[in-house]
Amino acid sequence: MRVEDLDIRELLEVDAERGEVRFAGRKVLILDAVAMGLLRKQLVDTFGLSAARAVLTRFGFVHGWRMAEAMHAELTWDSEEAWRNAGGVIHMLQGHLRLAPESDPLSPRGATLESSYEAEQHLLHLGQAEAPVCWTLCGIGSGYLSRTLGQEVFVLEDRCQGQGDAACHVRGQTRLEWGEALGPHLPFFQEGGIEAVLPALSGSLKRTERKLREKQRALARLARAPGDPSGLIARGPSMRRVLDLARRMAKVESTVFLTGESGVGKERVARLIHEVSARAAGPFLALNCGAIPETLLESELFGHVRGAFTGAVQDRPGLFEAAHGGTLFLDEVGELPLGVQAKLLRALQERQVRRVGENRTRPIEARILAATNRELAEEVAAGRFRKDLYYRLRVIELRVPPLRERREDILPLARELLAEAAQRMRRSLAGLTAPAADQLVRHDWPGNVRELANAMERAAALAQGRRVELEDLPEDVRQAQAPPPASGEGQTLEAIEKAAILAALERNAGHQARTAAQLGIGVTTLYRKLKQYKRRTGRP
Ligand SMILES: Nc1ncnc2c1ncn2[C@@H]1O[C@H](COP(=O)(O)OP(=O)(O)OP(=O)(O)O)[C@@H](O)[C@H]1O
Repeated sequence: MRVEDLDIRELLEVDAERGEVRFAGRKVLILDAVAMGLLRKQLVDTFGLSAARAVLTRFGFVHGWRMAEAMHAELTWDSEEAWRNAGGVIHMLQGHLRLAPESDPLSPRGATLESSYEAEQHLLHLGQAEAPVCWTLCGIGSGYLSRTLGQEVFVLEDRCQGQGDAACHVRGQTRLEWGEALGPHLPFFQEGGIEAVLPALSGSLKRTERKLREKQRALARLARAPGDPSGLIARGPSMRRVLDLARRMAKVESTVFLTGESGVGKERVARLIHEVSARAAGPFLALNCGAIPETLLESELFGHVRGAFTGAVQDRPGLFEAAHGGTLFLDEVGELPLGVQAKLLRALQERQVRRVGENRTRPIEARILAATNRELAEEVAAGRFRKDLYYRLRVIELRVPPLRERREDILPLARELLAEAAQRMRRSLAGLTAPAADQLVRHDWPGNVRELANAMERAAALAQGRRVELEDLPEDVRQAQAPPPASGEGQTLEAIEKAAILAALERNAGHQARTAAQLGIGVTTLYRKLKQYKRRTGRP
């Protein structure tokens, strides 16, 4: 048999009685081209372009391979070459494509496809693509040629009607012949390619998208306001020190414990540590320990095996495992119930976890960062937090100061947050009026940067002119009184220190540990100083 002798009427059998159609002796289906195009669209919409490409390439490969076998079993060929060349013709006969004369994918000139059902359907359902889309056809060609040549052949497309080219063009070569150019395409062909491609691609896509968003924000910030390259605003020395320490901590692998009031930016600092660390390419996973019901917490952190509890229908890794190669950020760690605290301590000490319902342990390859906005020392004293875990966590502690302790950051942050809010609302605002700016600095911001962000969002919505006025600020911000002067003319240094300590003590409702931490001095120093004042005046 020669290729020219192929006749579709001899290859195609329709057995109306049995409701069967056969092509070269194999049972086949005749499917509507538009319905196939819709299937493709569903795949793309549900799983994304990469996963759809992997599915369709493998599907095509199997089809091409089986067709080559059928052609070999059914017909006697003059030569191996004739059997091989028949591939293009039968796929033309099946309606997949129209090959230009003299086209041979294995030749250096490759094969030109004057029409491709696949490119046509892609254009119809998904519009013009940015890269070649004849995924099934490449799979078919690769399957057919691999079977006939007895070695792996990869057909790749470099021009495609689906991306606006006049014709599609493909070439088939072995792995060795393609060399490095095959690398990006290989996962779409490989066995298990879908499973391999899906998690890897969607994971890295998510990471890239997040990084891109953050970079865009950081760039916008840099263009507008003097800040840190991380996009975190740190005008004053205390926050600059925090960022400097965070960068240094990024270089080591130890657990870092971030403390500070709610909304001060602990999670942002944790992200910074991850992003400047050697783990930056890995995932950053965050869990708010206070937001997950106790029953689910253990499985969320450590994973579970099928049947471990009702609803555990399949094995599932926990966040410790999922953060492999990256960072796991445990926010509100003070909210963890005691039972989970014990397991967390074991995980941190032994660097391994045990999934719920499983006996064997698995190593942890994630860096752990934890945060709390509670006074954990008090929780320990009250027996609600394990002392050993507390000590284990606070080996490296980083305290993010509240906004009222770094008033220099208030205005740069406010301007930035206002600009972001205005951009979201598509409003053009030039900034703050002087009275509004003064009032922002007066307020104590108990909700910290988050509260400031909300106030700026509200102001961006309310502002009638180009600048935010005093009346655009929330009531409690407008009511704020000027803070007591930190220094007074003619006062001694000791008097200024005393005033600052007593003011801080009052702000913290007499809580000495918190006051000492805020002032950056030890609790013993604070006791000593308070005792001195008492001795001298008879009252604190
Ligand atoms: N220095 C900063 N520069 C710019 N934005 C900041 C800064 N600090 C915090 N933010 C913003 O303030 C908000 C609160 O920050 P974040 O969630 O990191 O605080 P947190 O201390 O982790 O809060 P919580 O304890 O409630 O979890 C976020 O929107 C964050 O982007």
